[in-house]
Amino acid sequence: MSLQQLKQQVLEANLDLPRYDLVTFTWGNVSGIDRDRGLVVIKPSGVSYDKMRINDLVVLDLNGNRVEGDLRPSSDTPTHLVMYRRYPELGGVVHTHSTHATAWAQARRAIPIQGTTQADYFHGNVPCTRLLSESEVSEDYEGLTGHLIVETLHDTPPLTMPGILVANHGPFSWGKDPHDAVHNAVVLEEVARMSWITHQLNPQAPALPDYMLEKHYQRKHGKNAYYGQNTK
Ligand SMILES: O=C(CO)[C@@H](O)[C@@H](O)COP(=O)(O)O
Repeated sequence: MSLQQLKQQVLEANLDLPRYDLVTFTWGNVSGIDRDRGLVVIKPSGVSYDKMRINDLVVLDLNGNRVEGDLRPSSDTPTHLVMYRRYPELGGVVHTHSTHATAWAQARRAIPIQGTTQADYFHGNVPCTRLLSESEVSEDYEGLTGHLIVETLHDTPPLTMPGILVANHGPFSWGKDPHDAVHNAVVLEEVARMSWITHQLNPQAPALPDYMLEKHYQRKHGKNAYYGQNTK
């Protein structure tokens, strides 16, 4: 894929954020990576989606050096870069402040695995990070947010848990490319909303048993997956 094609993908993926009602104003960002060239394409900071054009996107190397683009990159760029450096299997990263996922993040609660909708995408509870300390925030807030995500995922393969809640901040999601990452952000918001309603109906609602989690997760993502046509 050419860099221009990746830019087009990243633009479309950013424009999908308001389309799927995941953002208010400019409160979200999508990036994508060209692994062969070692280049990341990300949205510019604070530019409204309806005015965003392909040439507004910023291209950086994995150390954050700007390679193309005149605008300042998303303020969350260092978080995206930590994710790409740590996990070679990622092709796209998304951050939003979507309402229900952010509410769980503000409650500092993992989204419990209670239904098959979540099990189709997330191999268990969607974790919530700890809160960064005052010194961490003053040192390198966005970079350390990335390390916090890595710390919280621990040894979980990221594509088996394609999203997380950053405490008191909001959700980050990822995927094999920018569109896949947005797809996972939409699902994360939806399961956050479902879990919130479930909790209203029954605060003691039980967890989905392991055999159901495995059945649903593996039939979509396992070695012998048979759901759909092998596309999301
Ligand atoms: O949380 C924040 C700002 O506090 C950001 O994630 C959000 O506003 C998006 O910022 P960018 O426009 O990507 O710089």
